[in-house]
Amino acid sequence: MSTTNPYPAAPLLAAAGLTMDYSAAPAASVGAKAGRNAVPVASASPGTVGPAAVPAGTMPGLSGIPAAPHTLALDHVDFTLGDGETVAVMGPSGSGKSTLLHALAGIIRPTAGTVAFRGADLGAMSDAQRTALRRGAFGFVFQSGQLLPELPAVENIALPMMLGGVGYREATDAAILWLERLGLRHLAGQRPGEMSGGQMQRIAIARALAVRPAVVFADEPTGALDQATGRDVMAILMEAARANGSAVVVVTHDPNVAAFCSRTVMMRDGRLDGGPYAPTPSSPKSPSSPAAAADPFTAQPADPGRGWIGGER
Ligand SMILES: Nc1ncnc2c1ncn2[C@@H]1O[C@H](COP(=O)(O)OP(=O)(O)OP(=O)(O)O)[C@@H](O)[C@H]1O
Repeated sequence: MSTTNPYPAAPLLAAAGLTMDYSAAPAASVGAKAGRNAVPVASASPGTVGPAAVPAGTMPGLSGIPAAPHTLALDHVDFTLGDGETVAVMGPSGSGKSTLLHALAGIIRPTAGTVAFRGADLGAMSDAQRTALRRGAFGFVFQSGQLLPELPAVENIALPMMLGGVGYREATDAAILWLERLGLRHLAGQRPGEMSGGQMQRIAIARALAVRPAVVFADEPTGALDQATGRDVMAILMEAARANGSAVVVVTHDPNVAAFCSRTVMMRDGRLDGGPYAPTPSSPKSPSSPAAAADPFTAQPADPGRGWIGGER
């Protein structure tokens, strides 16, 4: 899908009054939550009105039995993301971080409020349009589990390109290039079950970035890794995103991960405390990578065999 901006004045991504009340949401809007690690290839149906929408505090036909707690995961959240901007979303467990990420990415449909990508309202899009947007303009990195176990790394990376209409040969050639850029060529034929957690996350990053998305959504991308591996994986993610010109939204509990981003917002009880919108594109902090200013795709690596940010450790 073309990501040319039809509204040059519009921010890359803008959410207004985002509200997610799980107790009132149609089932189709909620299903994706399972999905901290899910690959979002299917979409919630826009326009679906929940036939079973139950007002909080009631349970039809079962008087005396207490209803489920009112779960207002997002409470009128406003959020704006500029081109190439990198933002960390932090906050206590259950504060709504993943829900925010899923709503911004069009994985779930909020119960109120809007999300617009380059000025185009996700809520007004058809299922097919939202799916195309997620495949072409968005990339996803989760904590784990997003790679298909039966496919070797090269085909895992190629798959989103193929879903976007690229032929097998072209997609796998591009995937090999990504593996080389990331110093992971030797993993091309490995299946996820034969890789370490850090290797899998590097492949997941290549997979997310290979479609050259406008936004990369990452939910606890280092949550299953030790600190040193997590730092390396974050450096790869941010460098590759910067080289692509992709913006990044990363949900994390780890201040070391947030330090890679140019801005941090805090979620608390479904509310966002992010301060005023202050885009600082192309200026990601990258503590473990002082050479962030060099273009890794054109710069000659010191050791060509090790790839552009030092290869795998
Ligand atoms: N599908 C769902 N159905 C009902 N409630 C949900 C669903 N998904 C999330 N919630 C609730 O919404 C609130 C916010 O959840 P969310 O996963 O967004 O928080 P979080 O900040 O990402 O938490 P954590 O850091 O623990 O992953 C929680 O109270 C959670 O129980």
